[in-house]
Amino acid sequence: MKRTLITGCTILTMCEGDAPFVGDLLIEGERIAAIGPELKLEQPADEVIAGKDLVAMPGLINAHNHASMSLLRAFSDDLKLMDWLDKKMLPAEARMTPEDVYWGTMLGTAEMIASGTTSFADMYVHMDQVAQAVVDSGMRASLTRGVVFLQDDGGKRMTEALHLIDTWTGAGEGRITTMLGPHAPYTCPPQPLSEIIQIARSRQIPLHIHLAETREEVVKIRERYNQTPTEYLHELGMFEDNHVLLAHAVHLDAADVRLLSGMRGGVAHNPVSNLKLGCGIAPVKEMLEQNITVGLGTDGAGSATTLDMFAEIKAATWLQKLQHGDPTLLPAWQVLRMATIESAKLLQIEDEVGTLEPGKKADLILLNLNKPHLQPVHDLSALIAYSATGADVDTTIVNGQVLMRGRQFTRFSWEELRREAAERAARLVEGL
Ligand SMILES: N[C@@H](CCSC[C@H]1O[C@@H](n2cnc3c(=O)[nH]cnc32)[C@H](O)[C@@H]1O)C(=O)O
Ligand SMILES: [Zn+2]
Repeated sequence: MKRTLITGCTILTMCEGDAPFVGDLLIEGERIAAIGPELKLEQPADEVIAGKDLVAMPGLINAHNHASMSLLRAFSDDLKLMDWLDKKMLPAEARMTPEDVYWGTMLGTAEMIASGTTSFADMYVHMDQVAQAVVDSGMRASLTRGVVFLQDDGGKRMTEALHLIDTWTGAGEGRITTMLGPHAPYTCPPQPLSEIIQIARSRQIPLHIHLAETREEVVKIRERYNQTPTEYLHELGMFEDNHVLLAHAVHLDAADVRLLSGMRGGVAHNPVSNLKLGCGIAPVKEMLEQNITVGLGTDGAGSATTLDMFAEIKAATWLQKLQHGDPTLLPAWQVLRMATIESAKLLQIEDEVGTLEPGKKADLILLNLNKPHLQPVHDLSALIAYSATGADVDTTIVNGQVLMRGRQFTRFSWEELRREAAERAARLVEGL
């Protein structure tokens, strides 16, 4: 079993009540074996990483993504969500081959690894290729085939959704988990949606769905069912005992928030995407007051443009401070928890990752503080939340494997990936 020792780094465990301290961290195989001020090893480690100037913290967890949409980054911006989706994304996606999705996902994982994300939740199509890219990239992910019911009964999509779950759960040394993904209230009518909820319940499969992202969605669901999007899902029984990952949850009124109180799972807040699409500000303060778990995600690069979770961290805290005129809201420590252990709860991997603790899987990042914007160090959490960016990540480790070291990828050739992504992306958007 390979043993890696990181010496003399500042360790931010993100465990409740832990202050940062200078110490060593030992990885044995997939797991963190020990953390302490000065570890005494009986056998020398196979690899030693000198931790001077580095901060070890849990890898960030992106709780809502469409990684392959990285091929559509900065292709369609400054549009309303429904126009963006119907006129730009869906036509481009209709051209995507399975191989395009593989390379798009690889591009997304490369960006995530380079900006300190170690796990992500993804909803997309051609999921065999997404899963293969996750295996190849070395990341951890919770995958779901997005199921929409457009002019058909969605049967083929459901078959693919269940195929993903049956084929890939536990693959990649256990790095892959799966969910069922009815896409959104406005793309899933009551009959098939309640069937999906039943399947999820009887097979104990978690659900991943977009909820109340835009005002237009609220109007649409009101016209169709005379309900809010949250009421619509609630009445179909989605929150009775399924674990549910809700993406966005922007347009929730006080009654909607109360309906979600006590739910299993929680909300992936995507503030950068919501800001950029002018969707609104999710009621994060209110959801937290109702003890709803709130994690952070980016959404796809097709809308958010960036998968850098450090941008989400800033946007999440700034928005709540602004919305309520209260700078004490979502302090640095709390928003860093949202990007790590709270997101882990949404992916149901909180027992394995999300904090640095002996026995947990070694999913961690090393931030380089030897930079003007990261000196001096007073409050480390505040420094990271308010000044660090993804480019400050020096090293990314997932499941004990080093995926990036000194900002160099270890698992794939960036030149090849860049070439594939550029050629495929150009073909997808031609004439659109
Ligand atoms: N379009 C697929 C099924 C859905 S997969 C996930 C879908 O979510 C879409 N998507 C990405 N970001 C968002 C968002 O912010 N809101 C709603 N949908 C989104 C994305 O374009 C993709 O089509 C099919 O025909 O089978
Ligand atoms: Zn989305």
